[in-house]
Amino acid sequence: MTRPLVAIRSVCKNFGEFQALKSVSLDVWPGEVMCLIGASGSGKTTLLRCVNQLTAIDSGGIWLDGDLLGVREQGGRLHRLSERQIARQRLKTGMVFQRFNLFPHKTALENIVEGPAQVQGRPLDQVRAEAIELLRRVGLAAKAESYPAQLSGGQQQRVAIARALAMKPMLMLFDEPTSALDPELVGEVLAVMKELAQSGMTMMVVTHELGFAREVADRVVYMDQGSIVESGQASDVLGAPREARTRAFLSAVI
Ligand SMILES: Nc1ncnc2c1ncn2[C@@H]1O[C@H](COP(=O)(O)OP(=O)(O)OP(=O)(O)O)[C@@H](O)[C@H]1O
Repeated sequence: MTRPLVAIRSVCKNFGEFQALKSVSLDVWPGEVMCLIGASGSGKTTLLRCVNQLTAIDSGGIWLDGDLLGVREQGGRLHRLSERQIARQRLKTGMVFQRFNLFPHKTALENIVEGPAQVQGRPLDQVRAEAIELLRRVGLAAKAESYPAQLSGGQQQRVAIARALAMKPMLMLFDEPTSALDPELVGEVLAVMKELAQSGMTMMVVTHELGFAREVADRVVYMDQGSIVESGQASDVLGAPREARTRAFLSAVI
């Protein structure tokens, strides 16, 4: 039997007195596309950041591809990976943020080549060829030599997706990748994400784009106040939610 690619068990995260995650448990299966929805402040971003260890959990456990990322041991001592181990684990995930954060002084191609060449130390001619193919895949073959300032927000976000894919991650994390875009540019980014989903990539997507969730997600997870309230097929959670809190959220946003 296959095992989950990501196993999240009873994860808690506090910021001071504030409980951002309250014993969250979740499995993400290989090839699964999971959309996380919920009001602002419900903990969606924090959960993604815990999965790629930008944020350290306070208790519970997260396993990525069977490897433990962090867990509260019996005696109450938190097992932590070394910085080196964290860096190695983080290479298994690609993350795309709301803001594209491209290197402004590098071309689209150079932005994509940077990670595989500098961090992974792979041969330049090989990573350049892969980067050109990735630019083609995100519809930007003609923009290889353009600088971020010469690209629209949607194009920059597509470069950011290609840049994350260049590291050959086994899991892609998207944190509201279209929310900083002008409305007319949202569709082109969602189309790239949809193609990626159909290619079999495992994805966790924090999004307010319920149409995307309905069409692409294998599972929709609704979070509220640091907890998972409801999780299931998109048609169930979005179409016929069981929980009153989910219904209230959906009726407010649709
Ligand atoms: N570094 C931090 N320090 C203090 N509080 C934080 C920190 N990061 C997040 N929080 C708080 O934790 C709560 C959950 O934040 P989180 O960003 O995970 O929510 P979210 O569901 O992703 O919301 P949004 O849709 O607005 O991004 C929020 O109330 C936020 O203010």
